[in-house]
Amino acid sequence: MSLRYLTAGETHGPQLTAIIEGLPSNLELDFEALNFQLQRRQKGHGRGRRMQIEKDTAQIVGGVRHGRTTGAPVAVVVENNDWKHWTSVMNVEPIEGNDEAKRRVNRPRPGHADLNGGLKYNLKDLRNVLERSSARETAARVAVGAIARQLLEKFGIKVAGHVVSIGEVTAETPNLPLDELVRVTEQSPVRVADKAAEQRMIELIDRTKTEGDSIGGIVECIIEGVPVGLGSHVQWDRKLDGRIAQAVMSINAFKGVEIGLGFEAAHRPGSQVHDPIHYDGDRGFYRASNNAGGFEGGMTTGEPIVVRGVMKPIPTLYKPLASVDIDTKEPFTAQVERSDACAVPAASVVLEHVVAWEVAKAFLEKFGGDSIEEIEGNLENYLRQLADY
Ligand SMILES: Cc1cc2nc3c(=O)[nH]c(=O)nc-3n(C[C@H](O)[C@H](O)[C@H](O)COP(=O)(O)O)c2cc1C
Ligand SMILES: C=C(O[C@@H]1CC(C(=O)O)=C[C@@H](OP(=O)(O)O)[C@H]1O)C(=O)O
Repeated sequence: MSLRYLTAGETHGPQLTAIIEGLPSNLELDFEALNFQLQRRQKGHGRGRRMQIEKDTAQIVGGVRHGRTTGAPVAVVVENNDWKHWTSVMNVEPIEGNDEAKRRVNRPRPGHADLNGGLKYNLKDLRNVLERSSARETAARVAVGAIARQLLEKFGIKVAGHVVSIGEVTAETPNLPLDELVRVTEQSPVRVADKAAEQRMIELIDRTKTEGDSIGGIVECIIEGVPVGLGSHVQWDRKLDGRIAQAVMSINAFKGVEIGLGFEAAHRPGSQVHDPIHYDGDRGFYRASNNAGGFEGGMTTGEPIVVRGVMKPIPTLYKPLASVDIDTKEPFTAQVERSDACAVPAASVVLEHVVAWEVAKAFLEKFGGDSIEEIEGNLENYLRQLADY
C-alpha cells in the first residue's frame, strides 16, 4: 500500500484531523521537531490576528507507541484555540433575527471558494464553504509533511524553503549551503537572506495592508540528498515532477509551479538549459549545473530538487471588491472576514511540507518495506547497484 493521507476539520471547528497510512514501523518521531514546523507555518510578516490566537501543536492519537511508529495508521490532531470563540456560530443554525445570522456569509469574496462552493453544494450560508476552504487546513498538511520530512531525514535527505519574492520585490538568493540558508532565512520575518529586500518586503506588506489590499509572491523549496531514480518515466502518473506539481497547485492560493529553470527555459536555447553529464570515481555521474531542478524523465537525477510556487494575493480584502448578494442578487461589496494581508512566508513552509510528502511517498515506493530496517536494507542494495553500474 502506498503512502496516503486525508485531512478533515473546519477552520473554526474544534480541530483538524489527519490520518496517514503506509508509514513503516520503527520510525522514531521527534515531536519537538514536528511542532517546530507547525510554529514556523504560523509566522511571517503580514498575517492576521488569528495567528496570535493559535499555538499549533500536533497530538498523535494513533499509530505511535514509545515514540516510534508501529506500522498502523498514524492519526494526528491539531486543535483550534479559536474554536471557543466560534462555538455558537458553528453549532447554531443562523435564522433571521438571531445572533448567528450576523455571521452568515452571503456576499461571496472574489478569489475565494465562496461562490463556486455555494453553487456546487447548494449551500445558502457560504460559511459552510469558507470553513473548509480556509488555508487553516494547511496546518494539518504541515503536520503530515513534517512526519514525512523526518522519514526523509532518517535517510540523509534535507528539506529547506524560502521566499523568492513578494509583489515586485525579489530577494537575492546567496549560494549558501542548505543548513546555512535555513538558519539565515529562519531569522527573517519574510524568510529571505537578503536584508535590503527584507526591509522593502516588510514596507510593501505594511503599505498594502494599510490600503486594505493584499499581496502574493513566489516561494521555493529545495531538497538535497535524494538518490537518483525516484519516480518513473514509464507511466504519466508515476512522473514525480508531475506529482509534485499537483501537490504544489493544491496549496490554497497557489497558481503556478516551476521546477528548476521553469518558465525561464522557454527563453533560452537548449545549450543553455540542459545540464552536461560528468563522471567522477568517487561521486559517480553528476552535473555541474542543475537547471533541471533535480528531474529528467520524471525521475530524480540525484541533484537537488528545486521547486517554486506562485501564490496569488489573498482574496479577502479590507477594501472589498464588487460582489453580489446571493439572497437579493443585488450588487454589493464582498464580505469582509478577518484575514491575512500576506501569507507568502507561511506558504513557503507549506510548500516544503507538501513537496517533502511527495518525495517521501516516492522514496517508499522505491525502497518500501514494512519497517525502517527493511527500507535501510533496500536502499543499501540499490546504492550498491548504482556504484557497480
Ligand atoms: C498560509 C495561507 C494563509 C491564507 N490566508 C488567507 C486569509 O487570511 N484570507 C483569505 O481570504 N485567503 C487566505 N488564503 C488563501 C485562500 O485560502 C485561498 O485563496 C482560497 O482557499 C481559494 O482557493 P484558491 O485561491 O486556490 O483558488 C491563505 C492561503 C495560505 C496558503
Ligand atoms: C487559520 C489560518 O489561516 C486562515 C486562512 C484563511 C483562509 O481564508 O484561507 C483565513 C483566515 O482565517 P480567520 O478568519 O480565522 O483568521 C486565516 O487566519 C492558519 O493558517 O492557520
